[in-house]
Amino acid sequence: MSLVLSDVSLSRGGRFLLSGVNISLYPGELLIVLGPNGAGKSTLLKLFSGEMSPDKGFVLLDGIPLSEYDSEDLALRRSVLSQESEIHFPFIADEIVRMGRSCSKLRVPKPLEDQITEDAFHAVHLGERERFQTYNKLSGGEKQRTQMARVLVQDKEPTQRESYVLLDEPGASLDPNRIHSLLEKAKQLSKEGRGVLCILHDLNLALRYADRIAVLKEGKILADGVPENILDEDFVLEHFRLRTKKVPFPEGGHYLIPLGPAEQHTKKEPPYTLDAKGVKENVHR
Ligand SMILES: Nc1ncnc2c1ncn2[C@@H]1O[C@H](COP(=O)(O)OP(=O)(O)OP(=O)(O)O)[C@@H](O)[C@H]1O
Repeated sequence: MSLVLSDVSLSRGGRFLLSGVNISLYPGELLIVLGPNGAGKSTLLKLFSGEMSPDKGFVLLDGIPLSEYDSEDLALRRSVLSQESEIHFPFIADEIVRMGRSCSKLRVPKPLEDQITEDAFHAVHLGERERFQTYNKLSGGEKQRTQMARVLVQDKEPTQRESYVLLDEPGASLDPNRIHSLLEKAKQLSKEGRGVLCILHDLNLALRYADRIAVLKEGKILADGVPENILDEDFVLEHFRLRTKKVPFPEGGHYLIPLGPAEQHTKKEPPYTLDAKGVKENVHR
């Protein structure tokens, strides 16, 4: 049982956005996807969710191509928090959250529906004021937590088989307290048996919460495995162009203190001069 991208490639405008990607998301794990801007992380998530289809390769849910599921069945199996969450109509936050249950197979009696909605607002620490506010009048962080509540209500189906939660930068507008709270929720969802994929930029949050990380660069999977084994000073310098200092975390593992962009530090005079013909002459001989 898993959600799988098998040898997937996707191009747009003659350019590969993803190339030869093999990656699986398993029930019970929190997989954090990292990578520089434009690496292909959102594209990867859109393939996992079925919003985009690969040009080559397969996206499989329990071994069956995602394209063979109808939208209602798919809604029972995976919920998605996208990067773009602008709404062009004056819905209130409560209505946005209930949209997570618009699939007819999720219909339950009204009192239960109300309880599920209330629990979801409670889980993301939004009160009555935000719940009954026009969505577009909420702050960026409140909107993001409303979207997370929508994901939570969609995932509440008693007879559900393994389900998957796909989160694209859910902490982009959140303060430090809220982002930890959200990742604790994501971790809890995984411990309850869901496969959770979360795109982040913060390497330390990945070190703190991920069961597994995947690092994407230029449309390819660069690394896939245990965070502590992958994210060290050299890897981060080479692939994120960031200087860091590794420090042990009291509860085990390590953190990386960011020191600054690589360019500022490593841009030295080259250890050679050019002779009249443009040939390198090593100055350190
Ligand atoms: N529909 C599209 N048509 C053409 N190019 C696209 C399309 N969607 C994405 N891209 C390009 O594909 C690349 C990967 O985009 P993607 O949004 O997946 O990156 P990302 O890793 O999520 O980036 P970020 O960290 O900045 O959010 C980018 O260069 C982007 O401009």
